[in-house]
Amino acid sequence: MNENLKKLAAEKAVETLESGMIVGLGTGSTAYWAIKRIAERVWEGLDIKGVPSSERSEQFAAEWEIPLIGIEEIDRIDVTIDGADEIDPFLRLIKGGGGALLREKVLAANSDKLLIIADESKRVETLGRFPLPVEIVPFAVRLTLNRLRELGCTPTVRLDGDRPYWTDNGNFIADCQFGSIADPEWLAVQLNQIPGVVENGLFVRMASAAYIGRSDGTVEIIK
Ligand SMILES: O=C(CO)[C@H](O)[C@H](O)COP(=O)(O)O
Repeated sequence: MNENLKKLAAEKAVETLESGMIVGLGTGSTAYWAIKRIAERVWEGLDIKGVPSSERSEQFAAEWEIPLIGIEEIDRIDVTIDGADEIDPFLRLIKGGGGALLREKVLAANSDKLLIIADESKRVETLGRFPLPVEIVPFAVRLTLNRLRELGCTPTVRLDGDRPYWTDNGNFIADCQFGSIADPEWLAVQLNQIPGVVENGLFVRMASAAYIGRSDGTVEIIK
């Protein structure tokens, strides 16, 4: 059911792509549908170059023969299409459930447009029910978690089986349960001031639009 809604949203966002664009490829089960649709449009003649936000997305894109360009070869991305874990009414986001938040944020910050794709379950009034992913260096994890706790959350190091989950950048993820985040802008700044934190999953003032797949079969576009 939700897969259909994700697919609907993803395909609607992919309609906006035009030949000549450099396109950021997001990560996750919704971004998967976008990458698949981009591949179909490439087969139909769309001339774009993709920049993947994770090794996983790079594998899909390469397998489906989307032309890729290296991050060091570009100065700007035209559009990035990516999923989200939570979307509030001001288009502020929690991202990183798939562990790719650092590369996703680099892409988002260097994109003229960030189009978010999601099913309607991702919409919230207030961010924070989803544990906020924070990428941290593997050195001094205990001390970094202590600093995170001082900001009012319960942090847990994400596991992959019985070992810590490693990001594509060789770091760990602390999933930080805040409950409710009253001021995402303020929190994003505080988190990144902690030595040991590489980046946090709050995306504020980044999304240009959210494409929301709804159970009535429509896609709502929030700008
Ligand atoms: O931020 C992400 C990966 O780091 C994803 O976009 C986010 O977790 C949403 O994933 P999905 O579309 O599978 O629900």
